[in-house]
Amino acid sequence: MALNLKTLVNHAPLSSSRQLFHGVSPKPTSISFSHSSSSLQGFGTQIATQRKEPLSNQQTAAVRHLTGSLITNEGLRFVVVVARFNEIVTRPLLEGALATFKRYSVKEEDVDVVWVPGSFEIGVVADRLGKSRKYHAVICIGAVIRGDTTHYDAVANSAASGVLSASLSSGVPCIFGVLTCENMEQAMDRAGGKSGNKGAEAALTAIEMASLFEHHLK
Ligand SMILES: Nc1c(NC[C@H](O)[C@H](O)[C@H](O)CO)[nH]c(=O)[nH]c1=O
Ligand SMILES: CC(=O)[C@@H](O)COP(=O)(O)O
Repeated sequence: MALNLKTLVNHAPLSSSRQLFHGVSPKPTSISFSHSSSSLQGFGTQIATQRKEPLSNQQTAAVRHLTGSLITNEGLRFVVVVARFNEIVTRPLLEGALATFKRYSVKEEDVDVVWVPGSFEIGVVADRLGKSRKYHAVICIGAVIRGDTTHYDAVANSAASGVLSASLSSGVPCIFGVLTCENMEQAMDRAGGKSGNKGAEAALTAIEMASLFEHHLK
């Protein structure tokens, strides 16, 4: 089975060390991949390429690799939606996120915080904030901790689907920083304890995604 994959091929001769290529081929080159079913899992596909456009001998084909930057975040704006439920957990998560923004030179005036009652309410607020076009990424912070009933499953699943839906609906990256834990110990471990701070991790993801969208996907 041959897969047809359209990709932009950079024709400028580039040093092999560079991962980011500026400028793109004026003409996308169609590359056909052929692979055996046994190689579906890995990247070890046998690739046979038929290029539609012959490359001049001064040009070098190179696949572009696009990634967001953690340091070129000038002017990027962020909003944190944080649930008040289990605030003993969500507040250190929020503090971890804010500390990360500061560490990566995101200005305080470029970060807003919106409090909601619980994780179930995060999705609708994230969607509204994304659609406001005021922010380059929305960080969603909550802590859903299992109790005696199945309510946990409803809240946890709703929070996750709500954040994903907000991303897809608004087109603005909404980062899932909602803990879903069996008990309080697990939650505290992830809010600055032995397992790190998931709020800080969510902020890093937000910076990278905001940069990727702003600098490469517009
Ligand atoms: N049990 C947890 C909740 N429950 C509240 C819901 O999020 C929601 O606010 C309520 O159902 C009204 O719509 N929220 C959490 O964030 N964490 C929990 O453990
Ligand atoms: C995640 C929840 O909603 C949970 O904390 C509620 O506790 P319970 O299931 O005992 O009502």
